[in-house]
Amino acid sequence: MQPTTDTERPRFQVPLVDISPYVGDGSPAARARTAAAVDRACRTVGFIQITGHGIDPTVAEGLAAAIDDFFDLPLEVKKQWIAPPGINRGYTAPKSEQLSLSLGVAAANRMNDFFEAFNIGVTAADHPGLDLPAGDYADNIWPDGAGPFAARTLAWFAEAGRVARVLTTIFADALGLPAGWFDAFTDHSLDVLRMNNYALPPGDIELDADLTGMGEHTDYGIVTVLWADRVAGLQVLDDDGRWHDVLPEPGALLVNLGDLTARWTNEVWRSTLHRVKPPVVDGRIERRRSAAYFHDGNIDAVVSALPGTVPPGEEPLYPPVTVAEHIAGKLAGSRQLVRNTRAEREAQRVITAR
Ligand SMILES: O=C(O)CCC(=O)C(=O)O
Ligand SMILES: [Fe+2]
Repeated sequence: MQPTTDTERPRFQVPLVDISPYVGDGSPAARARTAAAVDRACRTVGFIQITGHGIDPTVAEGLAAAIDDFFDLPLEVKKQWIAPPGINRGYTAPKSEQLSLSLGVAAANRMNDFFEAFNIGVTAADHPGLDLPAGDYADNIWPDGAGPFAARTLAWFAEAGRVARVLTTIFADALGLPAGWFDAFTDHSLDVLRMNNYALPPGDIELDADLTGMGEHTDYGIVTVLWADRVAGLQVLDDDGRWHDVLPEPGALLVNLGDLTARWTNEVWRSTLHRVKPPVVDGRIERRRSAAYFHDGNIDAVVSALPGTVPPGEEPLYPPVTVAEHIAGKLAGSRQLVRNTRAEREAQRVITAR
């Protein structure tokens, strides 16, 4: 048999799925079509582009303006909003994190990632009736008090969170689970919005260096809703170990599954490896912005393989894990540069792709 050449391979594509039947009151047939399309995408690519999400374009424009206003500030000013170690909030300066350490593999170029970021999240005060750990559900850090940055990012946070919940409603149908199955795992979900800015001034670039905007990783939680500029950089790994550029269609949001969903489905659905490698043209990096809404589940939820996902006679690929343990190991890796030793399966995929 002849080896397959690149031209014979089906082109790598992130499927486009219209989720409007679940955002509005779609017919059972329309919902079933959406659920089937989501199931196909989750089994094969682990990334989806969604349309029909119902987010008003002005909310996305507000998010983009907030990102621009904040990251335009001088580095020394932004640094005052760095959170204490272990608190997943506030500012991250360029070259202070390594995402590949979240799955236990040091960056191939031995350099930290050059993205800068700002995180906000669900706080303990959002759930006054529950005694949630103050460190995980930490207060937000607002650079301008209750000013436009807070208003705009919180508006996006609410909408992205709504979309994440629509997605878990679809997931329950697509996986043949009872309606509302995810609710018990997500009613005080540990959600974080991470706004990323990829921009190094020309003087800061070593042209021949192997520059990494954000190292290869899988996302940690249930599902991520990603707003991104239509600028190259985001790359997704396929089954043959090749990286593919992914740009969202105009108006579409990217969605990708995290590790907890891969664990629940015993990898029937994928938590796909991705990274950000912006092209360097004439010594310049084209600026790229993104905002990832991580829907990570209740801190005290226990995640183990769903019935029917483990073939008879086989063991589940992963032991049960609490959201707390899983997320703590990942964040210690990426943010505190402590290699995560509990992600062997993911680490192996990274090493194979190198
Ligand atoms: O910038 C991007 O498009 C991806 C960001 C990402 O993967 C993340 O924040 O986990
Ligand atoms: Fe990611």
